[in-house]
Amino acid sequence: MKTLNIIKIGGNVIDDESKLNDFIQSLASLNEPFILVHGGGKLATNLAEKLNIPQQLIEGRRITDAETLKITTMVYAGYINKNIVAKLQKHHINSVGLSGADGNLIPATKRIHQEIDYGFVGDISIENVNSNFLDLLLQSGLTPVICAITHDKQGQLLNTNADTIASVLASALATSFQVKLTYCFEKKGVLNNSDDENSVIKNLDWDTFQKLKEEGIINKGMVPKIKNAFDALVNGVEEVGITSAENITNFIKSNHYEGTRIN
Ligand SMILES: Nc1ncnc2c1ncn2[C@@H]1O[C@H](COP(=O)(O)OP(=O)(O)O)[C@@H](O)[C@H]1O
Ligand SMILES: CC(=O)N[C@@H](CCC(=O)OP(=O)(O)O)C(=O)O
Repeated sequence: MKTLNIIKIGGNVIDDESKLNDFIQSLASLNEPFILVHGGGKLATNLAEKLNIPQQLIEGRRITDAETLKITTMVYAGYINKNIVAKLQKHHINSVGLSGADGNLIPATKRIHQEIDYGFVGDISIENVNSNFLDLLLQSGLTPVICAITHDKQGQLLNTNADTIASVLASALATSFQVKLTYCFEKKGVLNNSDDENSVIKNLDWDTFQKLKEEGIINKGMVPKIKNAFDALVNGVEEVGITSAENITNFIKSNHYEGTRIN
């Protein structure tokens, strides 16, 4: 089976023009096929707050009312997606920007929760991903760039956590590729001590994750990110890791990596 990288880039890096440029340049030097999934939560929050639309996130998941859905769609499927595609084109990577509605790539169902009304948030499943469409794009030499917007096939757009999209796409493609899933963000990896940038945990297993979560050492958006990472591993993804955007090439290509491998 051929190797395929699924790479996720988070909102804190996307929001930093110089870090984003460096990251895209690293992808260009990878010389391996990849799919890029991106977030952009930070920019969406900043814009919504400028427009006096207060934002609420519960365990890294945004409560998405109708106004917030408009903003997240404009920010993720519009500005960020097209900006990333343009930057990749600069480096001769012929990429195509997609939401989950395009090509019916990621059908979703609106989240129903007993206590919390998440609004227009979509839950997704491995079986519903249109992996044939992704396969077709990859075979044509195109690099898919996928944002965090999905749809319910009834005309309704939905907002879905980008870490979950990366995990579910990686799992859906694991039957036809040897998939390597890498989450990139602004820190060097999962840290054992939030004050020490160099306290990166090299290998993280499920029991250690539970312990560090209970101790509060792993918190906020890192909790759903790691859960998504373990889900991918259980669903047949070959390698799953979390590293800094700066270090992506080294993490994918070398055994002397800096970052966290999930195992
Ligand atoms: N133990 C930890 N190690 C590293 N980051 C952590 C840890 N616990 C919590 N975090 C937080 O998790 C954040 C990453 O999650 P999130 O904001 O959802 O990332 P992204 O938007 O890049 O997907 C980091 O910015 C950091 O503040
Ligand atoms: C439902 C939900 O939480 N959607 C996320 C999608 C964007 C995202 O995941 O962005 P980062 O990767 O930058 O955090 C949100 O709106 O924040």
